[in-house]
Amino acid sequence: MNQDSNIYIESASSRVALYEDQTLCTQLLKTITVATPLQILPSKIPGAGVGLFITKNIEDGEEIFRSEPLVNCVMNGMQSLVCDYCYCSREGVIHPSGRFRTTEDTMPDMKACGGCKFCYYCSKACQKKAWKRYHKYECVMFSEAPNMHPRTRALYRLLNMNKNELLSNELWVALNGLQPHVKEHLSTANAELVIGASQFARARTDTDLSISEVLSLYCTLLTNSLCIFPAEGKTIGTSLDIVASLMNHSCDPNAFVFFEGSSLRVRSIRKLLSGDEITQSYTDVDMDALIRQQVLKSDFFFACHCNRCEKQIRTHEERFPGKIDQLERSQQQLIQLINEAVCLTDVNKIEADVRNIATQVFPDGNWPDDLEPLPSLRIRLAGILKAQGRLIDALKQGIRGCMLSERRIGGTWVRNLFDLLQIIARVVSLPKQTTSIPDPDFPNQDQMWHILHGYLHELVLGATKTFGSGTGYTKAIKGWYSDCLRSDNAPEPGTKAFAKRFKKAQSKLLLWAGVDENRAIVLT
Ligand SMILES: C[S@@+](CC[C@H](N)C(=O)[O-])C[C@H]1O[C@@H](n2cnc3c(N)ncnc32)[C@H](O)[C@@H]1O
Repeated sequence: MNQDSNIYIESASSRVALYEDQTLCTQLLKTITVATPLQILPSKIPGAGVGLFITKNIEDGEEIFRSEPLVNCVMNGMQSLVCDYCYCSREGVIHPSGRFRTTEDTMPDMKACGGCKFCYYCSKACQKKAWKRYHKYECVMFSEAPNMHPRTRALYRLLNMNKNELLSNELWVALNGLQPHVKEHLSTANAELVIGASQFARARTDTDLSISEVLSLYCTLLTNSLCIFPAEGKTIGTSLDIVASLMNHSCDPNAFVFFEGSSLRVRSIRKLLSGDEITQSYTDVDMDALIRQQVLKSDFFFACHCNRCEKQIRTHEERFPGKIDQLERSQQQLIQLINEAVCLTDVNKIEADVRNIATQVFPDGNWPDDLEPLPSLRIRLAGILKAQGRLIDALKQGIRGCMLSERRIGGTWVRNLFDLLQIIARVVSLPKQTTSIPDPDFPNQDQMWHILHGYLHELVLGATKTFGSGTGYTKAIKGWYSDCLRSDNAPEPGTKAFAKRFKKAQSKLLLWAGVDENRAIVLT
């Protein structure tokens, strides 16, 4: 750390915890749409600072609040696909009327801003609103440096909004009350980049703020930004929402955040009691504790001591004594394989790589089927195989990945089940002679229909609970389910006759895929 860094750290360390000013907290909570009154108080998690609390009991699957974030920015590489105002996407699979898009639907036609040629809009109306709210101040700056990271663009947007008095005093004070972790950011390998980007943004926006203030704001963005993750998946941008930033992390969270267009939604994924702290997950909740801990430490500067982490790490120590460090390194290598798998098409090569990595921990080369990141890798492989038209292989990988992942709750579970169902739906519609591949262990076509109906029934319930019945994604899934039921005369989920047939069909499928019966989906 150089001398400059120390000056920035000293001037940034005078932060007053938001809960100290309850008048400001009340003002801040008025900026969101709440289903249940909330409170900003000291967190119950040791060392976590400020937290967000609920003041009434709520059920699992209820909305907690929704908000229009202070700033949203589209991901790099997606500008021409996503409207920089309403966040509709040219690649979005949901039609505005709440059904899946078909090939006949016309997609929103994104047009670039004539000035910067960097931000795109789906309509003149969106372009006008964006221009008035923020784009007229930043257009030239973006045209001169088009490859800025979205969080750096967010910094420009906020500095310009502040300079042009578009942010209320309350919001500005609250924004500056968030945890920036300046010292920690300046202790990482990125310190020079963080300082450089702040100095450059200060000069370009010609703000009155000091360099320490700009740096602190940038660090606040780095620590508090959320991914813009629509219900149907795939991150399209980055966002800063002050109230959502106050939700601390748990690896077993009680709330789930997603986006519908540009607006942020928070829903409960468990029952919450009045006085409970609302928690979200900052990492991929499906990942193993060792990986989650790495991300939390490097990006958010804390060690998680939640029950799930403590239990998983204890189990690893018992199951793989003396091998924890190697296990962590091998998990990292597997994650790299998952990230690269998008552009790899040779599935046999990927499987050989998995065996090689596995031998570092497991001499027989067999990575346990239920140990992450193998289930996640299988889900990724299933997608690649599906795209190659190898549906039966895709189904085997998809079943093993989905059924052996640990959690059956929240957005990732719903999306994984959705992807699996897309494969099952294509297998079901294969001509009979193709599906009845000469494999007596594979369920027959009628049985595949039962599985499709049963899993779709669960998907409808999961999507309704996680995303709410009003979102386009849930409506589209419900529509798919009713179309599917209409096209088949078999008994429907909810009847005893169906439950019996479904159970038998699913057992056969799991046996064929090599998945233990105790991982079967039990119909609700
Ligand atoms: C997005 S902010 C959350 C609001 C924050 N508590 C505050 O006081 O402004 C993220 C930071 O909160 C703290 N934090 C969140 N969850 C935590 C946890 N489970 N344990 C310890 N610290 C946590 C960490 O300092 C983290 O970098």
